[in-house]
Amino acid sequence: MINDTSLSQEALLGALADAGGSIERAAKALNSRQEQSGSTSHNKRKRAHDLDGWITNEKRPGATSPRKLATVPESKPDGSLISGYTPLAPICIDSDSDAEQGAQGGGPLVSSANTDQSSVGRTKVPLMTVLKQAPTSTKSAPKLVPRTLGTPELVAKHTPCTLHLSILPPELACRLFYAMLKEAASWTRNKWWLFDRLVESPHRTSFYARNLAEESDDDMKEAARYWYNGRPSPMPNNFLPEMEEACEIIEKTVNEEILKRGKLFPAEWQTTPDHPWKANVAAANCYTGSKETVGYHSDQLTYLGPCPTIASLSLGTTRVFRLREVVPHSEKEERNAQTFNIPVTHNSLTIMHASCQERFKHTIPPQQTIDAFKPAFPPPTVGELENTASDIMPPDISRINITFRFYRPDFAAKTIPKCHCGIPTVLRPDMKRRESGMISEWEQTSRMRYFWMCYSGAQNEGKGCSFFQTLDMEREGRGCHATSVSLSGS
Ligand SMILES: O=C(O)CCC(=O)C(=O)O
Ligand SMILES: [Fe+2]
Repeated sequence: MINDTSLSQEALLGALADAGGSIERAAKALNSRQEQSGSTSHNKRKRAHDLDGWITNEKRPGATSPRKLATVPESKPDGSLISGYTPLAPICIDSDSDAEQGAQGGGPLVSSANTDQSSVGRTKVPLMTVLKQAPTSTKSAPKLVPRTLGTPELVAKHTPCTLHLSILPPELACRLFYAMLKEAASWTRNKWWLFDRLVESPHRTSFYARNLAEESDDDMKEAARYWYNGRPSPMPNNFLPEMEEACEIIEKTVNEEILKRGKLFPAEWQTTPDHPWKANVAAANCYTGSKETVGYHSDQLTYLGPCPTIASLSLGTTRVFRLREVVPHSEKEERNAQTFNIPVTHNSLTIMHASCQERFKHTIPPQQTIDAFKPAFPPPTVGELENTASDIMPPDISRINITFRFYRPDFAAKTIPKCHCGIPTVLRPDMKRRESGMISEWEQTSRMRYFWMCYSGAQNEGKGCSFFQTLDMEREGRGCHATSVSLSGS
């Protein structure tokens, strides 16, 4: 395995990208760079060993069997990550799309399609080790104390988000809360493979599509099947009437906020008053009590495309929505990541604007305590909230979250590359190696690289493949002005 972390993700991912995904070419380039750099023979031997470990089937120390089902804690209350944890959040929810995919130096061992057989016996590659989403920075510069952003002004000043309090009419907010709580009785806890363990998300979740029956083709249904970690899920539900009502109000605010931003990123969907942002899917989460959580992640970009805008509605008890920037490698010695805590109250909307998924990770951390939520309106009709639902998820200590999202027509399911495992790949930003220095944040994000990668490892007993391809918007015919894209899909 890679012992020398100075060579790890940044160099390896870069070399792999430069080598067009060929592991052998990347390895050769790294080795020869190392030789030219005149390092000591000790270091050379060590690097050679590290690299060798990277491209050979080395058993990870500490791997256990048999496979276990585990519910994992995702972050400590102070905001630091628990090392070794790999939360996968929805949609992206992923990453592992959402996810902080595991501890340093670990990952599913995967077959290498490009393996040069002269590299004797090098038939397996712990590729996810180096291609996993980069973990949040933890070292070097002094740690910063988490900062609470208690007002919309502070949120807008310090993060790529905006916070909108009392977004819905109070009666609708309560009605939607009760309707979703009732639904949540049938939501499930997602599961994925973390190395050799099957882990379970510590909250309930489900996926909804808007006007499902009206979709002219099956593309949205297909995309919706893979909304979570590249794992085929049951068919999504249609938006409830209450969700539709709320969504129409939320869309108005989202569009106003996007237009206020001014210059959009080149690869993001070019929203205009004539072609507004329109949610076509929603992921819903339910957290009961203070210990149900979602771990640090950024949302999976596969169907959202680069720099998405995501509108996240909070209903019920107040929880903390925590954001932390992923500091680029090139800056990690100068500064550490700042953690921001945003209390998200009942009926508040957090809009994660373009670049949030590329530059920050977010989490709902566990809390010591939570406030009891006292709804201003009772359930609409007697018996509306069936006993089972209120038993499992008491309304006073539950939080419902709905993230309204726009699946882009130019990232439709039929256009997503499939990996060697035959399942849709996941689109990941190169968060840690984004350019920095004298260029503006806008330029940093605009120059960001993205990769299509195998994601079956998280769902296929830890086995994935080495598929790796750089996103090339032009060559792949993506972008809202691409001729193949129908704007009516927006
Ligand atoms: O519950 C929340 O506010 C966050 C949910 C989330 O991150 C997601 O659905 O991707
Ligand atoms: Fe998320």
